[in-house]
Amino acid sequence: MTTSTVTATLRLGTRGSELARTQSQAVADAITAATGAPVELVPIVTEGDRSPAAIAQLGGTGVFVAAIRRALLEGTVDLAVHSYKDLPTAAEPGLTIAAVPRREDPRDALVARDGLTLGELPPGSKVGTGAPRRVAQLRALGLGLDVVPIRGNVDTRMGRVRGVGEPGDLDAVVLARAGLTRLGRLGAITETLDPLQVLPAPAQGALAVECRTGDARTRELIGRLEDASARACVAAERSTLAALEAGCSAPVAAYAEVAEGEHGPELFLRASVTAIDGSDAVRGSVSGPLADAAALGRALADELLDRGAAELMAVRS
Ligand SMILES: NCc1[nH]cc(CCC(=O)O)c1CC(=O)O
Repeated sequence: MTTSTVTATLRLGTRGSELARTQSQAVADAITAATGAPVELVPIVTEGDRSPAAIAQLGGTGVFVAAIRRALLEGTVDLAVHSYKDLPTAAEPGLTIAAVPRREDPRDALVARDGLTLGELPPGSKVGTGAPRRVAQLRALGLGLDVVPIRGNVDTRMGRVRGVGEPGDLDAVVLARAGLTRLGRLGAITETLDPLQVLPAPAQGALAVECRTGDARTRELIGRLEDASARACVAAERSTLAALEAGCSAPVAAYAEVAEGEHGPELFLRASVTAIDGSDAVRGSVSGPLADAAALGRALADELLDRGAAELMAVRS
């Protein structure tokens, strides 16, 4: 007799980084708790893990996503958990995002020396961040901060803050609060940044749980983790990004929230495009029904394009 379909173990392919393993394990535990199905983590070593040069050459997190998707399509694993903001906006043929679980706080966070907030950092302070979106928005605040490009995992980046770790060559770094939450490092945060000042990246703080489109059993098991609000918010934010024809390396921010409107729950979507040198920005917002998430994102992108977003994205630092 074959293994019963109820108890067959699901194989979850994960990268080896601490953040990837932690969020994969959390989703594995949630699936088991909700369905009784056992889930085992299968480490996938990618070119990016072997050679940091490959990441730079092949483009950011794209290498990791590609390797994990190949394992899914080849059937080596049954599901994968991605940081949603790292996924390209184009769908992957043969694969489906079967669940968007409840989202972590999507805001950015400051980890600064001596407990300082952004406004308390003196002019000339060195603030590290890799994302062009953060670089542009930090420069646009006009605080005279010296924004320094940095790479590496969460611990490496935090370690560069004076008084927090070695080499301690920076006054502060800006990271996603969600990553710090998942790693149990919330205590290091000195300020959670107000979206009025630094608007988060599209889909930041959300996870995408992916499987083969034809794998009905896995889809159904994963589907138990679905959060309709998170799905709608991410759809609105990512459709803004797609309609701006911008990638994850563009200085584009988008953040949707669900708020109680006159006729029930409504999406409130904000987005911004900021010149990388911080010299100018366009910001806007729209609201409407959750069912119109993708259309709301496109409408906001069109408005920002009318107001000069393409020209701002073309500015070089
Ligand atoms: N590309 C980096 C990345 N991708 C996902 C997270 C964690 C937060 C999240 O899930 O959005 C991070 C780290 C960061 O931005 O500080």
